[in-house]
Formats: sequence, structure tokens, C-alpha cells
Amino acid sequence: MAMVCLTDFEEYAKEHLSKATWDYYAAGADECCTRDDNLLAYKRIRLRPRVLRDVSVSDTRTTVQGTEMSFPVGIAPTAFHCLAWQEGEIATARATEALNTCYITSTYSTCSVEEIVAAAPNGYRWFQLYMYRDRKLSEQLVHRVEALGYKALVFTVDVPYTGKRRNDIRNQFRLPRHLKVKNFEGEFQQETSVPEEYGIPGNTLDPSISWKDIYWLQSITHLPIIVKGILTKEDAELAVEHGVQGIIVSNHGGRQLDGGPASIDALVEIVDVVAGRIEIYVDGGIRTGSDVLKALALGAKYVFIGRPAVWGLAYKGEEGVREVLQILNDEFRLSMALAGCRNVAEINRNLVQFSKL
Ligand SMILES: Cc1cc2nc3c(=O)[nH]c(=O)nc-3n(C[C@H](O)[C@H](O)[C@H](O)COP(=O)(O)O)c2cc1C
Ligand SMILES: CCCCCCC(=O)C(=O)O
Repeated sequence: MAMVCLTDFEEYAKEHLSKATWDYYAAGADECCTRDDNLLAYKRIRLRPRVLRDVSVSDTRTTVQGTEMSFPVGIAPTAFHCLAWQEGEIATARATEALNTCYITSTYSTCSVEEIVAAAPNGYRWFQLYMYRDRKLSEQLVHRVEALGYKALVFTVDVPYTGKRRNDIRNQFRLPRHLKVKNFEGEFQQETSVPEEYGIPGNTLDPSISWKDIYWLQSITHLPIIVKGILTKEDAELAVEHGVQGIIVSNHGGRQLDGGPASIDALVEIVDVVAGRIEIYVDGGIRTGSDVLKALALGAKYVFIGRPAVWGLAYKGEEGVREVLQILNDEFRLSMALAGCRNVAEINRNLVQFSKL
């Protein structure tokens, strides 16, 4: 089967994964308004192409936190890759290493960070961190990934509690017994009396996290800190004031607060208030190369895809993730050229208009 666009991978994954796994990956919170709007919002944005600009040579390279990447699309942190493909995160890590792009490993990976680094030693990776009630758990993880050569911490701030995902409740979704959250083997044993969430001991994430936890993180690591889950200019300003090195504008793929903005709609006010002081990235609903172009035109330095990576895994493991990234990169290169841009530096806000439809 020839895969032409990312929705081909989505259809394949829907057909081939178990219903409970598919539902977990696809889930949005409550009525899924925000999840669906993440995609629709890109369709509301129109491009203003420029012509006669000699686009015979095009260059998709960019940098994140000072490191060169082949193209401006990386992999957002998503949990439980072994549900989609036996090698799980190892396959994802190899694909991103091969294509020289950034892979954010989820705390809830089903391969350990040590296994991931051993499988793809030269990959560029960030580590996504949740804050645990027991700060020692978070601290140990930070020291482990720092020693392993992870280049930044991505502190996810939009999960004080897990959003209500109806199908997961109906399916009583949990990680199958043969899979483990490998970064924590043995660590949660003292919590076994607490009701589980997804097969992970519940009540472990700390809902009292606040801005002062950024200072705490800074006190235990030299890694750059990227805050993931910012949707307003007020919080973006606070993030800058607290000295973080980057923001991922994200609504967690619409899996947390339903009724919040599409992430691309939130991007503009954040880019404006931050005014170049730190790098801004965005995720949520990116499915085509022209979506990437629109996000960059609105001020994102780099974008991340979540679900499409697990669809790629479900299709063919490492090869499937590579295909997903390659298709997106090819589409991005083509959209960039058709819009009259030779490289990412030429992409700016003049390229977009918001449709009145
Ligand atoms: C199945 C699944 C698992 C996820 N797991 C995590 C996670 O462990 N940590 C995190 O910060 N975000 C997690 N996210 C959110 C993603 O990082 C990202 O924000 C979102 O998927 C982007 O939207 P997209 O799927 O439309 O590309 C998850 C999303 C999905 C779909
Ligand atoms: C106990 C919380 C599990 C969260 C799993 C990963 C995640 O963020 C998701 O959206 O799913």
C-alpha cells in the first residue's frame, strides 16, 4: 500500500490497532471540540503566495536551541509506543536519528531512556517530564536523562489531572500486563493501594505544581527547560520571567481541557508577547506540509507531531515513522516553494491571512 499523506497512516492505524489502543491514541477530552478544532483551525488560515522568486533551490534546515535540524518537524512526547509496534520508542528514536530531527521522549515510554539512547546514540532528544508528588522521582529522572545526553527538559504543565476521555473510560483502557512504563520499574511499588490510571498507579502526578517548580527544576539541572502546554500570553510572559528557554504552545492534542483554543490560534498572541526573547514551538493538528508552513509563518520556530508518529509506528515501526516524517518534509518543501520561499528564514507573517469563512 503506497502511503501518500498522513491521513493514509491514520486509516491504516485505525484498521490495524485494537479498538482500545486506537481509542486511546485518538482520544480527546469530553466532546473533543478542542481536539477537532486543532485541525480545523489550520484550514481557516489561508496563504498569500509570492511568485517569480526563483525557488529552484530550497533549504528546509533550521535550528532548535542552537542545534541544526534537517527540517522544522519533530516528534511530540506520546506515551506507550509499544502498543503500536513491538520495538516501541526504540523504533521512534531510530527514525528520528536517521532523519536528524528532534524526538521528545515521554516520561511514560514503554522502553527505558537507557534503551532508547543505546538504540540511537546519535539522535537529538529532549525528555518530557511530569512533576511527581514525590519530587525524588522527578529528580532521579532528570539526573538520568542529563547523564544520558538528553539536550533539554520539556516540563508538561497542562496535566494537574488527566482529562476525561470518554472512550478510555468505556474501554477501561489500561496498559496490557506485558508492557511497562519502563522508566519506573519498581519505583511506584509503595503506591499500589491507590486506584490506577491506564495501569499506572494513580495519584502520583502533583496537582499542586506551580511556577515555583520551575525554580526548583533550575536548581537541580543545567539543561534548558521548555514549558509545554502554554496557551495564553499571560502564561507565556510568566514563563519568560521565570527564565525558561522555550515554550511549546499546546493543548495536549485536545486531551486535557475541552473548550480551550486550537493551539495554532493561541500561537499568535504568544509570539507577540514573547517578542523573540525565547523560542516558541507549537503542536496539535499538524497533518500537512502547508500546516507546517502556516505555523512557521505565524512565528513558531519548530513544530511537533503527536498522533501521526504512532500511526507511522503502527504501519511499519521505524520505517513507518520515517515515512511520516519524510512525507511531511516533502510536502513542506513543496508548499514553501509554491509560496515563494527558498528557506525558512524567508517565511514570515506576510504569508498568511485568516479566512473570513
Ligand atoms: C496517545 C497520546 C499520548 C500522549 N502522551 C503525552 C505524554 O506522555 N506527555 C506529554 O507531554 N504529552 C503527551 N501527549 C500530547 C502530545 O505531546 C501532543 O501535545 C499532541 O499529541 C499534539 O497533537 P497531535 O496529536 O494532533 O499532533 C500525548 C498525546 C497523545 C495523542
Ligand atoms: C497517569 C497519566 C497518564 C498520562 C498518559 C500520557 C498522556 O499524557 C496522554 O495524554 O495520554
